[in-house]
Amino acid sequence: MTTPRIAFIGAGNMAASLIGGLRAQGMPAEAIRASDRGAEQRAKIAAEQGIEVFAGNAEACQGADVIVLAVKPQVMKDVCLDLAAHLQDGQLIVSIAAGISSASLENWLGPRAVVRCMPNTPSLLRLGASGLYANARVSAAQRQQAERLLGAVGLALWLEEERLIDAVTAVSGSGPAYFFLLIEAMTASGERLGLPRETAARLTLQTALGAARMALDSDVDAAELRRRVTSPAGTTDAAIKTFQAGGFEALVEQALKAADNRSAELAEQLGQ
Ligand SMILES: NC(=O)C1=CN([C@@H]2O[C@H](COP(=O)(O)OP(=O)(O)OC[C@H]3O[C@@H](n4cnc5c(N)ncnc54)[C@H](O)[C@@H]3O)[C@@H](O)[C@H]2O)C=CC1
Ligand SMILES: O=C(O)[C@@H]1CCC=N1
Repeated sequence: MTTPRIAFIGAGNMAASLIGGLRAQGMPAEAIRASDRGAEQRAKIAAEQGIEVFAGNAEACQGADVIVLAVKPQVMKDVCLDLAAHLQDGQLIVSIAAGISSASLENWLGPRAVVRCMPNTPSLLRLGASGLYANARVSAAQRQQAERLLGAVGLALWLEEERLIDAVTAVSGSGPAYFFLLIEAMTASGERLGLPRETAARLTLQTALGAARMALDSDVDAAELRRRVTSPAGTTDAAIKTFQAGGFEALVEQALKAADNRSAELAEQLGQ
């Protein structure tokens, strides 16, 4: 596959992690451009990544094969309406914005090949998890380009239906925050049980890392791994029974439903 030329519109956190991932995979700096309206952000990304960075979005897009829309959802409409007249035939639009449908993007940009993605912040460490949806105008080669882009920062999985982007947002887009909440709560409880805060925090974090690694590498599922930690009438059993008496699973389901609903609601509001 020849190296596609990629332009990032908005050079914030998510764009920086994607660019870092591509560069680490050996994509030459000359193949990547970016634009940002903030002078400080432009200087930062140019210094960190060695790429050319523009103040004008249209300028960055000239001659690009792939245009990654990486601005906040609230400014997406204006950015697209300004960009529409400057796009060239055959350019692939990749949007990483939460809650902006491919139909809205096509309303603002005209009929286009659009890949909509939902990445997450561990992409910064190349441990991201993304769901991708391609509209009917996207070619097989363009699918590969989008997969390479998101695959450079972690796991990238295709979805057959765009509505499932809301579910991906609920599971992995917002997901890091759920694990951080558990880490916060376990650390605070450990401290209340008498551990020094630093000790409670380090034990919690290493346990989270070890559990994720075990679940990833194991040939049995998480439920079986949990059973193997849980001795009959032992300490884990006491804790798990307490979680379940408090409705833990039902609460997780409610929380993910709330995120899924909110994602659909935002798409409704921001897509006008
Ligand atoms: N942070 C997260 O957990 C996730 C974020 N996303 C999506 O990624 C996108 C970017 O998010 P972040 O990188 O976290 O935001 P960010 O605020 O770090 O980056 C956005 C950048 O866009 C620039 N910008 C604003 N208006 C502009 C304009 N008119 N033209 C050019 N540049 C402009 C800003 O100066 C900023 O540097 C959002 O749409 C968000 O929904 C997706 C998944 C997860
Ligand atoms: O909280 C949000 O709306 C965004 C989408 C996924 C992660 N952050």
